Amino acid sequence: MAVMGDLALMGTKIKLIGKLEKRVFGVPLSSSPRFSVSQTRNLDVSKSRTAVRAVLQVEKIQSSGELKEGSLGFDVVSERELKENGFLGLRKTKLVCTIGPACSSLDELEKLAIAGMNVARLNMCHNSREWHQDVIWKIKKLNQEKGYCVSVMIDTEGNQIQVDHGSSSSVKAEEDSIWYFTTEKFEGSRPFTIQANYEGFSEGVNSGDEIVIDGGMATFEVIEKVGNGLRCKCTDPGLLLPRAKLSFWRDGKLLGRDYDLPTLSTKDWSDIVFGISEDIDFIAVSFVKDAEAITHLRDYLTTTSSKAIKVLAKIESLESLRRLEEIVEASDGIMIARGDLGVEIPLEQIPSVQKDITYVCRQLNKPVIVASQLLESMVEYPTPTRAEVADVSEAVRQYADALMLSGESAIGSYGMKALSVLRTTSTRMEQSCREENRQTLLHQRKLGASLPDQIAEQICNCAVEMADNLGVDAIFVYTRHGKMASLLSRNRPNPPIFAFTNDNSTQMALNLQWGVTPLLADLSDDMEGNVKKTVELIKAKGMIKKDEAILVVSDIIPISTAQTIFQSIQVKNHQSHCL
Ligand SMILES: Nc1ncnc2c1ncn2[C@@H]1O[C@H](COP(=O)(O)OP(=O)(O)O)[C@@H](O)[C@H]1O
Ligand SMILES: C=C(OP(=O)(O)O)C(=O)O
Ligand SMILES: [K+]
Ligand SMILES: [Mg+2]
Repeated sequence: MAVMGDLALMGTKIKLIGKLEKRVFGVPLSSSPRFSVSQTRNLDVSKSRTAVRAVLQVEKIQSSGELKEGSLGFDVVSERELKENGFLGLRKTKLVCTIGPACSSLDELEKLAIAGMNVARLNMCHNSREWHQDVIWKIKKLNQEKGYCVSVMIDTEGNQIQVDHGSSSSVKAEEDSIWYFTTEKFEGSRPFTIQANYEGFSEGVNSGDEIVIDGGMATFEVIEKVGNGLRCKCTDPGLLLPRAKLSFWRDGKLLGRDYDLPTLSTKDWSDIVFGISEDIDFIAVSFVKDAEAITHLRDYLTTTSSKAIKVLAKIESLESLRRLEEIVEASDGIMIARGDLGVEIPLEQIPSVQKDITYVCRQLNKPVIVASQLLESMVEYPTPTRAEVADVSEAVRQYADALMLSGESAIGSYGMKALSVLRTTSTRMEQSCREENRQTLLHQRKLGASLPDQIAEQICNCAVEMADNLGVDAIFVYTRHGKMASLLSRNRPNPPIFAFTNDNSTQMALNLQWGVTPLLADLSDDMEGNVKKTVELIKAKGMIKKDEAILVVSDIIPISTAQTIFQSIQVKNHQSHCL
């Protein structure tokens, strides 16, 4: 039976249009064309009159402007996936690939884009400025000329303490062999000598302390201090790679060390200026110690870049863990950089730390990337280990927004295969989470400080609950800065979220958000017109089948009448007059 119903929620009009035989919150829809709030559960409708009045003005907004003819803003990969697999078949977890010599040709980059790369990461630790520029240009070319939608992230080198034995290959450290760690600068290599890149690396270190290389590749005991250098004995033999990282331990406990180095080095600032000029989308900041560096960079970007470049904080040190909440709060997103984290904290703590970080990110509504060694064995081998697949699956089960490949794509022989493992593994685990209804276990904290923010948040929470309960096929959201899209994503809905925006930087930023397909559209203040046009276009493209229903959420604040907010939730299917 076709129904039409209005539900007043905090003064916001929720329209239900179409044939709905399912139940909303246990109430059969077909029996009640008009719903009352008392029939709902978990809906916060007890807000002040101000809120109700503010949103009741909704209906007075007049039409103006139109969507651009024929353009839905779909990228070629999402369009193909949608046609092949339908709405529910769209992958929710986003994929980041580190670009290196193994995948930097136009052809290789296109293959990665086709295989589902959402964000390309450039690690500024390696290679030249020209090399990075060339890769960025190729990605922009693919986006512009071939219709892909791949965002670009630069990852700063950071001020990192490293040791190097001066040879380009790995060197073996034998048990009981004596080595000298020095800050002296010299070319090439000297036997049993390791150069540290920072004068103060041995400050506060005593004889008897342990030096652990790269999270356990080899271990040394400090015999004595010689100037700034350390004479050491190898106690656990192993391999020393070029540019190795080290941690100090005393009596079985990690020595937390706060080197007096700024988070962003002079080189990092010059890489950031380069990134801005190349119109990149994300800056991932290495070795973040506190919120200050992030806030400083964000302020700098506000004044120097016309584009809203997003700043991601990499959590990869003890200090960043101690100040996790303030760092997450200050940044636009987080990368759990397990590579260096595994050097800085005991390896066995990484799984629980990863769980804690993803939880905090969910609470504070910031996208989170799980990075490093997800499929490390695939740098050399064409199949992953079972343990690696389990690790990837766990990150997906934790609802991480994105997974990242490092050496697997940058230098590995099987980068494409590794990406395909991430894709199939995440799709499978997402399906299993939907079957388990795991998103109901997500705990969330209220974010909105102001009333309009709280309204947006409540609308998104309710919209997702409705979408899941009704079993709609997709959620459409119309958003300028991506806020509503991210609030919807935060609830990890079963259907995919199509985020229509007229801001290119919003589109590229949303590429990192779980379950969101960002679409560039020419939005007007006439929301009814926007919705009608989009639905008609998507239908004309054959993307909506007869029995599919869509939930529509909008939050476009008209520029001309800034006080009037248009916010609504609607459900549409083919029987409604709009389709
Ligand atoms: N732009 C690049 N040019 C050359 N090699 C790269 C590049 N980016 C990454 N790599 C290689 O891929 C490996 C894995 O990448 P990543 O995890 O980002 O760096 P790292 O190992 O330095 O932390 C690096 O060790 C390096 O050998
Ligand atoms: C992603 C990481 O950072 P980088 O590769 O720059 O060391 C990491 O340490 O895990
Ligand atoms: K880096
Ligand atoms: Mg790192």
